[in-house]
Amino acid sequence: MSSSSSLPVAAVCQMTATPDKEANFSACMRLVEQAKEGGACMVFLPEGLDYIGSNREETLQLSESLDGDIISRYSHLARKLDLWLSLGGFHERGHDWKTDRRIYNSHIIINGQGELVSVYRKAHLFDVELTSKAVSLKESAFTVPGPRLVPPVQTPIGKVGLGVCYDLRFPELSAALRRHGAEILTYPSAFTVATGAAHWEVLLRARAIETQCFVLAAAQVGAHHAKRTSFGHALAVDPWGEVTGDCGGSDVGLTLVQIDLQRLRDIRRDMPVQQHRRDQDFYCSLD
Ligand SMILES: O=C(O)CNC(=O)[C@H](CS)NC(=O)CCC(=O)C(=O)O
Repeated sequence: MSSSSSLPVAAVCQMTATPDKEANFSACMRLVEQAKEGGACMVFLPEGLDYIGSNREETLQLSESLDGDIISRYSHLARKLDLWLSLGGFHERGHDWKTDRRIYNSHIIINGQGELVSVYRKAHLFDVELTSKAVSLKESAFTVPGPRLVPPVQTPIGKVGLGVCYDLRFPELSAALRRHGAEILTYPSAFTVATGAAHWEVLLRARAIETQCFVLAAAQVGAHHAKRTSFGHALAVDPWGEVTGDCGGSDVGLTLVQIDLQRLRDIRRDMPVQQHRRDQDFYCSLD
């Protein structure tokens, strides 16, 4: 008999947030309860789990601070179910949001006691205009870019490195998190349908292969409001680059994945990419 039954299980979720915060919270609560029933000890919810606003003003008005109602509800939920939560993209009000008219896109980790243990604010903002694909978003119009990376967090499934959505496209970030000890990389997302179809799986698998980390990417799926639809395919990838869970392109739901850190160590031992990496100066000096 294998020892797989004792491995920790993570739940990677997929949902369709709307501007209705209550409905979104209920949907997430159901997913978290379902994850608990499936044996998960950590649950990953996507970017925009609190809501996806239909315009800038609504997005600003619906935002909350970290000590507001929504985070407090998630903290109670985590404690009640003794589960860790990754809240992958919370619209966070800072002190001067009213004058600045910008908020943070924050990835929050809550532990099984309901304590907020880490906050990473999305560093790369999605200001992209793909006219031919009808994609036009300017995240910087209502979002302040985060100032720094945060150290990977020790959790029951391993050391979790934090990113958000578009950050996925910047391998410098995943390399830095790996250098700081990450075993699991997370990219909670709300990818557009066009860019998702073209790039999502390739990017997630590439980050997993390069860093030899598990990659867990919760996702938004379907229509949020009249102007916005997301690609879905919440994905789990192992450190060899294999897709081990996929929530598909249409339904709300979750995928349960076992996190086998011994497999990760074996992969890193057999192909020691990290030891072969040159120091950072090397990649800066061309002559
Ligand atoms: O705005 C909110 O409320 C939630 N945030 C988002 O949906 C963000 C910023 S607009 N979306 C992305 O980063 C998509 C990235 C993407 O699709 C790609 O890299 O191809």
